[in-house]
Amino acid sequence: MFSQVAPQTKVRNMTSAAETGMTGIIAAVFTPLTPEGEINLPVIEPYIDYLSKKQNVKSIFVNGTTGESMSLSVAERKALAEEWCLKAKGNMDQVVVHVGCMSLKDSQELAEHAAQIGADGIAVISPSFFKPSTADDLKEYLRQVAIKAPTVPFYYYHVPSVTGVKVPVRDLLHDIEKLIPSFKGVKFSGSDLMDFGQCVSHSRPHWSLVYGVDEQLISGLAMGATGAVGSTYNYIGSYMKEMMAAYESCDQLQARAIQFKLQELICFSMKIGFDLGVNKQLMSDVSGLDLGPPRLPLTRPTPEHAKAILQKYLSLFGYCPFA
Ligand SMILES: CC(=O)N[C@@H]([C@@H](O)[C@H](O)[C@H](O)CO)[C@@H](O)CC(=O)C(=O)O
Repeated sequence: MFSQVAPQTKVRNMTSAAETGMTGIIAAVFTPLTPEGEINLPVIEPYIDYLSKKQNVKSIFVNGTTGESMSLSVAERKALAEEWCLKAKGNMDQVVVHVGCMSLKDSQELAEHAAQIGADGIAVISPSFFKPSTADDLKEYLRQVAIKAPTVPFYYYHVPSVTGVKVPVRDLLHDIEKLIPSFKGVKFSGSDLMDFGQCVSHSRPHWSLVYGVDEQLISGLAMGATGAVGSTYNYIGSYMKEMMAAYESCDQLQARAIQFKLQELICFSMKIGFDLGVNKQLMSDVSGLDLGPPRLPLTRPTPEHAKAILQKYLSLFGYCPFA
């Protein structure tokens, strides 16, 4: 079935695979909002400064799930993408802009716009109100978005827990470069490690296969991830960089120790309630940046709830100058 795509025989190396693509630790950034719920562009410059200087994170994924893209208008997404790209210049290695929408037309408009503003890549999620039922339908949708930005590296963004789209990603990869010449990989935010492994196994050396379930990144690395994109790298990016370095140097014990700490934070948070509002508040509390509330229908956690999670974070990851 995959006659044109030779399975990878060599172990993929996180630092050399797809050198100009998505590698290493990439923060899926939150969207700063004012207390009134409007996008808050002036926070973006200090946000980039924080990621780069305090978290040692040099790549960002903009307007994704963490960035509340589906709750934003096309005009807001354009303004945000522009500001992130502008302020990241010289400070970040890669800015990948998510342009997926429920409507093909909106996705195309955002893809065109991302190309105009110099994004390093675009990613597209599957529409999820009306869902594609076959890999071919999804591929055709992706193709029609990608052709609007033909020179920009294109990534499929798989997040089945949110979209409910269960098309195996491996099926999507078959002959994909014939349809989408700009195709450069997958942002895989699912927990089906067999599907992820099969994507890696049938990928090309110049593709990026980034894993997006932060609490089990180590398993994604074992399958051959070239990097990781996630929300928690906003506030534990430097630790997860250490984790990846430990993994690369075959120090499994150290890599696992760091992974387990993140699992503990997520487990604790899930028990008392963990959603985008809680996650965003934790980032505000850890970084000292005022990211504001999430957009309705999501809401802020209560102060007690936020404090309990911050305290758990501090007990696991230590000193935080703003707590
Ligand atoms: C479903 C979801 O939001 N997954 C997050 C994870 O980073 C997730 O927040 C983390 O693993 C904690 O569960 C990312 O994969 C999403 C992401 O990269 C994005 O914001 O686009």
